[in-house]
Amino acid sequence: MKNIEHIGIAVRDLDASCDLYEKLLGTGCYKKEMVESEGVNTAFFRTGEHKIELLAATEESSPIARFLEKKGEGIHHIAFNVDDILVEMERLRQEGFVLLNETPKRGADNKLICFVHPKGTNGVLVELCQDVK
Ligand SMILES: CC[C@@H](C(=O)O)C(=O)SCCNC(=O)CCNC(=O)[C@H](O)C(C)(C)COP(=O)(O)OP(=O)(O)OC[C@H]1O[C@@H](n2cnc3c(N)ncnc32)[C@H](O)[C@@H]1OP(=O)(O)O
Ligand SMILES: [Co+2]
Repeated sequence: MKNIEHIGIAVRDLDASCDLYEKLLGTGCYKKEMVESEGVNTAFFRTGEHKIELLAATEESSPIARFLEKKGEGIHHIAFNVDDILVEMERLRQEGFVLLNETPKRGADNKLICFVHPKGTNGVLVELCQDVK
């Protein structure tokens, strides 16, 4: 695994949180994208070499809706860049981690992604990200 790609933050109201993070970070959101497969609307900010991903649920069955219901707003996941997601997924499987998808899926901002179950990572949901070429 390489550097942190983004930190995902679960929010209830994407527009209100975009205004808030614009003021907080002193920079505007550079991209908004809906990812239907995850049931989320996202907004991205650059902070130095990293990104902040705000996530709001688009439907009740979205993982973000469930998270907001149980834990409220806050840090939802940490995403790491990887060179080869298939190699990294196999390495993690061999190490005994539980992957939440068998094959990489399409994420936001031109990435292939895979999630690692938080029960095996000290309660932190981890996302792997590979650039789509
Ligand atoms: C925009 C696309 C993409 C990108 O390109 O960046 C994204 O970031 S999408 C982000 C949203 N998608 C996902 O989160 C997909 C992966 N998540 C899941 O598969 C599920 O959310 C889950 C982690 C398996 C949990 O689902 P489920 O078991 O159905 O939910 P529960 O509410 O019952 O929770 C069980 C258990 O897990 C704890 N939990 C849930 N979410 C998190 C979390 N984000 N971080 C830490 N812990 C989490 C939850 O609290 C429950 O714990 P216990 O109550 O102790 O059992
Ligand atoms: Co993410």
